[in-house]
Amino acid sequence: MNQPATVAVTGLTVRHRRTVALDALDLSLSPGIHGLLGPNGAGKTSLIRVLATVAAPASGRVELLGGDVGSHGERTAIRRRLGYLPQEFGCYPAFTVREFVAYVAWLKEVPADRAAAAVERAVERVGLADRIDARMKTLSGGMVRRAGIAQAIVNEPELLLLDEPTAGLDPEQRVDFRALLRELGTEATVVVSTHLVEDVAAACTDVALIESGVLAFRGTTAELAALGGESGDPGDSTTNAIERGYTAALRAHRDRLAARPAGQRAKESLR
Ligand SMILES: Nc1ncnc2c1ncn2[C@@H]1O[C@H](COP(=O)(O)OP(=O)(O)OP(=O)(O)O)[C@@H](O)[C@H]1O
Repeated sequence: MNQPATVAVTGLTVRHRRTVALDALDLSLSPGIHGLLGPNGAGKTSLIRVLATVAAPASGRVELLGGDVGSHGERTAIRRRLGYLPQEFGCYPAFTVREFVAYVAWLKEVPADRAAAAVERAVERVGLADRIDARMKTLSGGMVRRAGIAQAIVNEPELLLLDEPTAGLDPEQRVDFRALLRELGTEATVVVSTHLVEDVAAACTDVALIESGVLAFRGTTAELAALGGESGDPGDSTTNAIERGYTAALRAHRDRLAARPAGQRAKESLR
């Protein structure tokens, strides 16, 4: 608490042609693990892509690690200090895992004398050490995802952005990955977009819930769970409680929108 914000987003609007993916979003994050939740099409990937500096916003200000993403020089310096796992990523299929992760280490300007050890450590942390010299094209989908996580952490980023990191992982790998997340989140600011409430329950310190490009809820996982009320079942799990809270927060947000004057809604639909 009271740590300086490593992500400060104000009035962030992102458009894809006529679709408003993010609508004047304000969000501030400090070190810890932040779960980004929301229904399909809510704007999670659009937000992560702007934070990763791969997409430019239509308007708004984005400050990351104390630098302004709108400034070319600061953006280059910020990129060395962030890690990003996109929802889908391309790689040379003939590269080995080692070569793929080393290539990203080079892009991130990890010093040459430290790069080889950094690659081995990142690959080991995602449980792929025994496949480090296997070609990417021979890996299963879950293993490719883990190689993707390895490339995202190879430079020991201060800001780590993970878009659906657990998609395609088997249950054992998800458990291991959440333990890795908790470890990474002790020092870095980690943003995890996920559909799995179990990921949030097991690893996240707080939650940002996005719906139709605006923030519907922001708070701790316990605060989100409390919105769902008691189930009356003594064996109720934290995951169930958070799922109920998620649903309650979305409904409350939609009710608030519906209660606004018709004129205001009409103006917003034209934006
Ligand atoms: N390249 C694009 N062209 C047109 N519209 C897009 C594009 N990318 C996203 N959108 C639209 O922008 C909105 C936000 O999409 P985004 O991918 O950010 O949502 P999301 O929360 O990540 O969804 P999901 O959970 O399904 O991955 C949606 O209405 C989507 O249809």
